[in-house]
Amino acid sequence: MNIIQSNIANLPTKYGKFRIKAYKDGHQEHLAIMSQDFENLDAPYVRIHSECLTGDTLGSLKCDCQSQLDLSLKFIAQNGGLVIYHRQEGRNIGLVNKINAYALQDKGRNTIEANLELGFAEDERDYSIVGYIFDDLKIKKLKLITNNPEKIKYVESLGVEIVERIPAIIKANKYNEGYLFTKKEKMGHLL
Ligand SMILES: Nc1nc2c(ncn2[C@@H]2O[C@H](COP(=O)(O)OP(=O)(O)OP(=O)(O)O)[C@@H](O)[C@H]2O)c(=O)[nH]1
Ligand SMILES: [Zn+2]
Repeated sequence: MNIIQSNIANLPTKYGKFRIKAYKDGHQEHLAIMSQDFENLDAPYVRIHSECLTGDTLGSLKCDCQSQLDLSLKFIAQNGGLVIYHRQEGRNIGLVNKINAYALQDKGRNTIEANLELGFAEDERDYSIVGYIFDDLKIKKLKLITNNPEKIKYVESLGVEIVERIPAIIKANKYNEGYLFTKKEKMGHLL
């Protein structure tokens, strides 16, 4: 992997003070957002957050992403740890394809059906940059904030110990009910 790394800089936010580092992996640029005490933690809380511009930035109600990001940043500012902002928009199909998937969902397809109809797998994410960041930040043990069994499997495959799993469950609304139902029933998410 040919990864370009930034230096570490301070990032004061409305949640608290973090330090931030960027990693460039081909055309994707990812972030590691660390609490102040990160280096002293034996098993930091870690959230691997998958980019969702429509949710994270625009406040879309079609998914639970913005609420999960908000919860994670708040929690990690208080309890210590790391948020990896994993820039693989739309489960790594990119924005144009994700919006096309939304257009198909407007016609009644679920999240998986829409991806398949566009010629993609249900989930195209590749987590190898996460392993690279864990190595770089010397993470051997962690407490993982997720409901996604694929993220758990990936972290375990690295030989990194998951001391605890913390659910990131957000109350459903009328726009994301179907999305959450598909995650639970068809993708095995721990919801
Ligand atoms: N292709 C596609 N991607 C979507 C859609 N809705 C949200 N996403 C993307 O899904 C990703 C979030 O993944 P999820 O499967 O919701 O949840 P997760 O982050 O893997 O799991 P948790 O760690 O439990 O939050 C983000 O990259 C979103 O951009 C959709 O309808 N189609
Ligand atoms: Zn989202």
